[in-house]
Amino acid sequence: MLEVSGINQFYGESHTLWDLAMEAPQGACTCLMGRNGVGKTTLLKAVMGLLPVRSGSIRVNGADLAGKPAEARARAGVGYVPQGREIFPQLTVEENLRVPLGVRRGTTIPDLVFDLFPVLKEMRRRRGGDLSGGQQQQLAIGRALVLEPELLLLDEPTEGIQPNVVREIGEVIRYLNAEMGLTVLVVEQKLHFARQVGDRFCIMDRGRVVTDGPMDRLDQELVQSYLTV
Ligand SMILES: Nc1ncnc2c1ncn2[C@@H]1O[C@H](COP(=O)(O)OP(=O)(O)OP(=O)(O)O)[C@@H](O)[C@H]1O
Repeated sequence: MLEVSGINQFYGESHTLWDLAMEAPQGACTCLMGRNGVGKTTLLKAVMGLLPVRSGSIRVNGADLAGKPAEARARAGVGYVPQGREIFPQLTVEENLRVPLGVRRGTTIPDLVFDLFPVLKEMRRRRGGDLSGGQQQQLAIGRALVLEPELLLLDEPTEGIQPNVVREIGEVIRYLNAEMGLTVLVVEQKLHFARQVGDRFCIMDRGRVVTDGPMDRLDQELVQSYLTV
């Protein structure tokens, strides 16, 4: 589904992703893990087309999207939930959800969004900025689902969220993956959550993917080498 190879990315002179290769196989939920600053967010933004890469290919369903704008990637079936949610605080919940429709000249928000997050229906006329952190995260996920993506990228969806909402978000990710067939790539620092939602892991260190595999092979040695501080 997603195949990234030979990605090199720079912030100015600072070389951040180094010949990076990884994949998120069709139908799997892959957890992208690694310590702070290893380049996880940079990789997700590069896949979504929000940051330019100097070289390499980013294939989704076989089509190379490197060099294509973010809108083209959204149309190709890639949805993105950014770190920190990035909802528009002055817009209502419904207006936030309508933002992606412009990309495809669509007119309706799919029922799935309100079925998964009934709170968004109740609060559709409230301003995004008035929602709690957990509700904003649900809105950010809902917004990413409006264009009915095949590949969903989520950047630390549980960061700063209270435990009961974390559980709900975990259930939604499992549902989207297992029942709806979405391929998922989720950046996650919490080991327990990663084990709950992921069937594969992919670990980054200093701008490269160093190891990956089925979640049950994420053992203590790997955790100590690459994840604990
Ligand atoms: N806009 C930027 N300009 C310059 N350097 C940046 C920029 N954004 C990130 N970096 C640097 O690039 C490296 C990778 O950052 P990135 O945010 O991708 O890491 P991360 O693994 O997602 O970290 P975290 O877990 O803390 O979110 C870090 O050294 C960071 O300081």
